[in-house]
Amino acid sequence: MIEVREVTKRYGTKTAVDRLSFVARPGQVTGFLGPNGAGKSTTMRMVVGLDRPTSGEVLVNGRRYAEHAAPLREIGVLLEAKAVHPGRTAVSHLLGLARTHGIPRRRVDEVIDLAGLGQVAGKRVGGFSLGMGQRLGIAAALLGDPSVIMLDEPVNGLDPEGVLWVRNLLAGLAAEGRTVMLSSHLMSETALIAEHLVIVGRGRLLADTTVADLVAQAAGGGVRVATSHPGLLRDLLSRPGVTVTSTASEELRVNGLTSREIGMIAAEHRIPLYELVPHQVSLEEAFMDLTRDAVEYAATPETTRVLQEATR
Ligand SMILES: Nc1ncnc2c1ncn2[C@@H]1O[C@H](COP(=O)(O)OP(=O)(O)OP(=O)(O)O)[C@@H](O)[C@H]1O
Repeated sequence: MIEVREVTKRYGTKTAVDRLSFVARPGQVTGFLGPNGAGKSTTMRMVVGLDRPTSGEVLVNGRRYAEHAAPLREIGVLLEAKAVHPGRTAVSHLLGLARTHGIPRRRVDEVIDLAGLGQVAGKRVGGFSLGMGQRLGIAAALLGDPSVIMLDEPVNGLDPEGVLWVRNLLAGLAAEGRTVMLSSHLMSETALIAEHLVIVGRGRLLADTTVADLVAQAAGGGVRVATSHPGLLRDLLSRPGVTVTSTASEELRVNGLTSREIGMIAAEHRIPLYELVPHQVSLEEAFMDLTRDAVEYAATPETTRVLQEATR
């Protein structure tokens, strides 16, 4: 379990993390999401003691990282692309790590298998693709057979097959009862992997939710109805808790009723409908809505226009 309790981190006058609290629990995959500069890497560094909170505390399995006798057995991490000597082979890199942490050779073979690196274990890391490099980083994170796994942007730059591989691996680790947390700035990719979502912007917690809840919320965008009798239908649908707005001459947007309910009312009064479409907001849009005010370097409408002109 990872517990972040009222954590603030300041660098001079810059507040990178601002009274942030959340818990990543065992048995599930937590997606730690936010736009660039939201404070994700800073938070993850504090989890493993690479940075100290200005205030608040971060606990791994109930203790601060430094208080664990064998931290590698508690938490395995993949932080930004680690410097691995390009001349070393994957197996020699992992053996080196294992040796310095008293981990047996047998475990190196196991993680090579787990990470699907069998074919390239004897190859030099310098020639690895991005995906292979990520697999090696994940293999290293798993070496100590930790109960908590924390990965910074593990799917960054991976192809769909690579994303699927990470997803299956992490789902399997969570199913074994481990705590799994990964960071990303991409909602759609994260929604495929994580069930619990912690969304941050400018160092602050914006949402602590689940993919299922966010999807339900995103689907609550009303129903678009096209009919020959918009005025009549509008009167029939109007009631407390329901809003009906006219969006075009024969079109209404209805909030507070399902497509089924609208269809039944229209049928009872023999009103023809041409369209009856639940308005879906994509997860990506829901994420953008949440984080809109928290994006550090958001393009202004003017810069967007200039960029569009330039790429035309
Ligand atoms: N050592 C540091 N000194 C000063 N400012 C820092 C330092 N580390 C991070 N910051 C600032 O803190 C904020 C949060 O940065 P952080 O790297 O944690 O964000 P992030 O969510 O991981 O972003 P990204 O997705 O771009 O990696 C940023 O504004 C960053 O510039």
